[in-house]
Parts: sequence; C-alpha cells; structure tokens
Amino acid sequence: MLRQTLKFRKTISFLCVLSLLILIYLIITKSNSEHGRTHYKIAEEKRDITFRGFNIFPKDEYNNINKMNLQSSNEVTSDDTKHELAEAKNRIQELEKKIAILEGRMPQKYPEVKFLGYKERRRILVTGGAGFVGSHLVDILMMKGHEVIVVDNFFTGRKRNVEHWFGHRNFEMIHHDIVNPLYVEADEIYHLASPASPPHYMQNPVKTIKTNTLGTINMLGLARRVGARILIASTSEVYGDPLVHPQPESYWGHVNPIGPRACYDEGKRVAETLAYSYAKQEKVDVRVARIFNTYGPRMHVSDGRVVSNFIMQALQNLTITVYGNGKQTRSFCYVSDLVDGLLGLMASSYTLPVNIGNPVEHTIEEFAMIIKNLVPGCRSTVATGAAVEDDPQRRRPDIAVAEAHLHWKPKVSLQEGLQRTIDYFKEELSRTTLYNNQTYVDMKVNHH
Ligand SMILES: O=c1ccn([C@@H]2O[C@H](COP(=O)(O)OP(=O)(O)O[C@H]3OC[C@@H](O)[C@H](O)[C@H]3O)[C@@H](O)[C@H]2O)c(=O)[nH]1
Repeated sequence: MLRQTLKFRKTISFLCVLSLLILIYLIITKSNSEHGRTHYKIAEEKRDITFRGFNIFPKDEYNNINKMNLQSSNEVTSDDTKHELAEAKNRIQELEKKIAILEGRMPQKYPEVKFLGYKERRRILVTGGAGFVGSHLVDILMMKGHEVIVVDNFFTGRKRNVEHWFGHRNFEMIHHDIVNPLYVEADEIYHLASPASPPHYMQNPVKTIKTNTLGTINMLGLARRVGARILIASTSEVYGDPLVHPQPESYWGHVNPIGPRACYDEGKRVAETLAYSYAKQEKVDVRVARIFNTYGPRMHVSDGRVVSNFIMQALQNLTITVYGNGKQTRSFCYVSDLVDGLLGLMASSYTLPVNIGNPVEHTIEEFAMIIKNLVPGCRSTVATGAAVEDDPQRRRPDIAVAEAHLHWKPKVSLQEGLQRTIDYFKEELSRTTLYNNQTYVDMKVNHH
C-alpha cells in the first residue's frame, strides 16, 4: 500500500515537472516569435516611408534608414523587394527634381517692406488691384509698409500681377466682383476696378457700365460706412472727342451717349457724379483722378490698346496696324508716374477732379515709327486701316492743377518708358511661346 502510494506520488511529480517544462518552452517560443514580428513590422514601416517618397528626414537619418532597409532586405527579402526598393529610390529622386523645379519658380522672398508703426500704418483697399495699374499701386503701398487688401474679379486682372505678395502678412486678396456689396474695414479705398482697354470694354458694355455705376455705389457706400477716403479712377475719356485742346479739368467734354464707347465714357462720368453726390450728401471724402493713356510692364499681350499692340507687332515683325489715317493724337504716361500721381492725390486735400497724364503728344502714325525704331532689327511695315467709330481725334492733358496742388509731373521719358515696356513684352513673348505655345497672333484684337 505504502509502495503504491509512493509510486503514485512519483508519477504526479514527473507530470508536474513535464508540464512546467512544456510551459517554459511555450513561453520562450512565443516571446521569440513576437520579437521577430516587431522587427519585421519596424522594417515594413521604414520601407513604407521610403516607398511613399516622403523624403522628410534629415539627409543622414534618411541614408541610415535606407541602409538598414537594404540590410534587412538582404537578409530576409527576395530579389523582388530589392527591385521595388530601387524603383522607390528612383521615384524619390524624380520627386526631388520636381520640387527643385517648383521651388525655382516660386519667389524666394518678398520685396523689401518698410516697417510702419500702427499709427502710421493704414489699411488700404484696392479694387482692381490685380490689374495693370492696380498691381503697380499695390507694390508701392506694400513697400511703404501698409496693409493692402486687393479685390478683383479677374475679368481683366491677373493673379500673376500680385502673386509675389501671396502669403505676406500685410497682404490680402479677395476674389470678388464689386457689383455685389463688400464688407471690409479700410482707411483708404483706391477704386480702380473696370476694364480700361477699348476692345475689352466694348466687348462687354453691360458689365462695364455695371462695374462703373453699381460697383462705384458699393464702394462709395463702403467708404461712408467705414469713414474711409476714396479715390475714384476716372479717365480722359470723360472729355470724349474733345473740342478743347489740351484738356483742362474745367472742360465738360464731348461724348456720344449712345456710341460704342459710351459704356465706359458715360460709366465714368456717372462714377464722377456719384462721387460728388456722396461727398455732398453723405460727407464722403472723395478724390477723382482723370487718368490719361498709360502704358508699362504688366499690360497684357492681348490688351488691345495701342502700346501693347504695336510693341507685340514690332517684336514679331508683323504689320503695325494703325486704325484710321494715323493723324489722331495721344499722350502716353509711364505707369510709375501715374502711380505717383495717384498717391499724391490721395494724400492731398484737393477734392476736385485732377488730370494725371503725360503732356508729350504724338500722332499714332509717329508713335508707330517710334516703336518700330526702338525694336532692333524690326522688319515690320506700318499699314493704315479702317478708323474706329467715335475714336477721339486729339488728346493731351493740361496738368496745371496736378502741378499746383499735388506738386506732381511725370518723370519718365517716352523713350525710357517704352524701352522698359519693350523689354517686358520680349520676356512675355518668349514665355508664351515657350510654355504655352499660344502666341499673340491667336489672341490678336482686330476691330477694323
Ligand atoms: O492697334 C491699334 C490700337 C489702337 N490704335 C489707335 O491708337 C489710339 C489709342 O488707342 P487705345 O486703344 O490705346 O486707347 P484710347 O486712347 O482709345 O482709349 C484709352 O483712353 C484712356 C484710358 O482711360 C483708357 O485706357 C482707354 O480707354 C486710338 O486712336 C486707336 O484707334 C491703333 O491705331 N492701332
């Protein structure tokens, strides 16, 4: 009995030891396999990072991980994996090249901006701020250290004209059509929004008149609400086909109210009327600039006005197209001079309309020859064609008021201004033919 009991105990002890050994064995195997899995997981994650082309690590760390990946793949992976890794590296290299190209296109830093204290710094709204004149004005206001809000519907304006300010803390861009009300805070408003090139405004006369009437009402209403001073961009076209020469501000003009230019001429005349009505009735602080023919860089290659047309034609050895007999005259002001005049007017206490333009007058025929001679090796011929309906025959500003009240007169000679503009259009031409393959000829405006 005793022997049997001892034998039973031995068996029990043996079974216990055996189960203990099995348990230990199981625990060891499990921990090994988990360790292996973790290793594999880490390797997978690293491989995944490089595979997706996220080159976000500092270079050394990135290289180490690549080495580790290669080592581990040498140990555990097949030729397929090696091939995948090589492909991933190629893709990373391609992406790096693309990033470098994109970075090359981005402006590296902003133009230098003056620092203004909060008492001097003004918040300035520029309607049409992405347009030809507006964008040059925006540049100066920004560089002076003000906060600038650009409003544009991009009907004729372009983001490209102001993109060098994108992201700057003093700059804001609003895509908005001022025919609809706008609610922003501003100390000053430059109201420049409107198509200004005859073929453009004639192409959409209703839009042109809405912008100059409803749009101006909205901007004057805004100026009243926020107590801002507002400068309205009017035009020499309020004088129509003038019977007085040169044109002083006191001249009332000679305008056909139902002609093809009326949407612009009369639109701007109403804008002036609205400005002085708001000044009288609502005490809005208004300034009115009558802008004469202006030219310079950032005019669109297909703007359709004489300067851009003649320069583009001369640069491509195409016929220079003079509308009518070419005896009509114009006086051309370089854009930086105009911007100086606008700033001077906004700052002055003079509230009646002021002509801003360059009084140096040329016939259009002469002007064609001036441009042809400024483009080296130009083989263009100058041809006259059908006249444009209601085309003003003589135009030259009397700038006595600007000289007396703003102490302003233009500084840039026609020769110098045209040279800078020709250089700009040369650059534009190479850009359009290189990247777009859509040349000026496709978009040429012809209103013969
Ligand atoms: O290719 C062309 C283009 C224009 N012209 C002529 O050149 C003269 C100037 O024409 P533009 O189109 O440049 O400008 P306009 O003077 O007619 O109107 C301008 O006036 C002042 C501003 O307010 C506006 O920018 C615009 O309305 C006109 O006599 C026109 O018929 C040509 O002979 N050939």
